[in-house]
This record gives sequence, C-alpha cells and structure tokens, in this order.
Amino acid sequence: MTVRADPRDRLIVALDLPSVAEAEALIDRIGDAATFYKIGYRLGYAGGLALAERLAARGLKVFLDLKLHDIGNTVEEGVRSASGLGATFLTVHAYPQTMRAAVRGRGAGLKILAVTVLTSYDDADAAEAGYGLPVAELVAKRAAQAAEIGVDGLVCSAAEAASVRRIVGPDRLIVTPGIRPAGAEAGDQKRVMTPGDARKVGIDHVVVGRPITGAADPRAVAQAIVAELA
Ligand SMILES: O=c1ccn([C@@H]2O[C@H](COP(=O)(O)O)[C@@H](O)[C@H]2O)c(=O)[nH]1
Repeated sequence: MTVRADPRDRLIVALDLPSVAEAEALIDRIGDAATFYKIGYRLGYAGGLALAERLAARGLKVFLDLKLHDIGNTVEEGVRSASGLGATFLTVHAYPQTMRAAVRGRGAGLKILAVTVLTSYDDADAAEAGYGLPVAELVAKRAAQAAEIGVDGLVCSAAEAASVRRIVGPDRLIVTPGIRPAGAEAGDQKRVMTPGDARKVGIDHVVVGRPITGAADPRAVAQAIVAELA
C-alpha cells in the first residue's frame, strides 16, 4: 500500500510575532490546517524556544530558524544544545566551516538546513555585500559545498530549486521562503514565487509568514496554500 504524504507538512508557517501569547493564539486559529511552525529571532528572543519544546511535545513539527554562524566550536556546541529542544529543522548559514561544525554537533532527529543566499537578496545586494558572483551562481556553489559536507537540506528561493535539486540529488531537502500567494505583497522579499509554482519545481517545504500572520482569516489562507501544494 502506498502511503501518501500529508500536503499540510509541506507548509511551514513562520511565527514572526512579538510574543508567545500571540503565537499561541495564531496556532489556535489555524487549527489543524497546519502541522509545521517556524520560530526565528523575533519570537525566539521572546520565549519562543520554550514554545518550541511545547509544540514538539504536542506532536507539531518545529523549525528553529536561528541561522547560526560563528566560530566552529561555538556553532557545534550551539547545535548540540538546540538538539535537545525537540525541533525537526535548525538553520545555519552555508559557510563551509559553519556547516561542518553544525554536522558535528547535530543530534539524532534534528536536521540541519544551510541557508544559501537570503531570499531578500538580489544580484545587487550580493555585490554590495562583497560577493563576486550573481545570486544563482552563489546558491549553486553553496549547495554543492553543503551536499559535500553532508547537511540535511538547503534553504534557497524557489527560483533556484530546480538547479539546486540537480546539484544535491533527490535525498536532500529543499526549503523555500519568499513564497507569496498570487496578489500578496512581496514586502522585502526579492526572489518570490507562488506556492503552486514552487511545488512544480520540486521543493519539499515552503515557508510563509506575513501572508498568514497578517491575514484576517489565517486558517483560510493556510488551507488555500496547502491546496496549491497538494
Ligand atoms: O532566505 C531566507 C531565509 C529565511 N527566511 C525567513 O522566512 C520567513 C519568511 O517570512 P515572510 O513573512 O513570508 O516573508 C521569515 O521568517 C524569514 O526570516 C527568509 O525569508 N528567507
């Protein structure tokens, strides 16, 4: 018998909210329309790590988007500490030294995702930051390094997903922020795609924040996105 993947697991809702109370209220409103939540800096520095443990204990999946980047020893020990929180994913920046350290510190059950080039960057932003490659080439270079080092997955924009898939093969995860339902405001995201188009280029998960957190009916928006991802 073939077991079909639950399309709700393809949507990761970014809980970019100022307090745990507001995050819990949003999760209640979304109900069973979502199964996977992301906690980043904003909520993480406001009690979000304890919330991560509680969500994981309830059977929800948690993505800790801490984007670690430091000397190797600090990254390795930080990843080791985070491994106890029950999260499914943890991000680090895709620098080789950082990725190697994260792989050394990774515990069972925690997958390391390497952030290639932030989805708020275009070629001009990469040049301003001192990189001598256009974004697509920098993503490809970092994806190849990540696969060689053995991280579990990549964060990139859906625009690069097909080329990243060719580089990293079928077994590594591709997780794409910068996702906007048709007509939604891009905000500061520069490399964007709709959920339906992202699904067609072979992503494993999409990350969506403001289109859901700012919606009058977040459950309905989450359900519409999941329908596009099915
Ligand atoms: O390259 C990246 C890496 C991480 N993010 C995070 O995803 C969400 C996107 O939120 P939206 O409100 O849907 O824009 C946010 O938490 C970012 O920190 C990213 O956007 N791009």
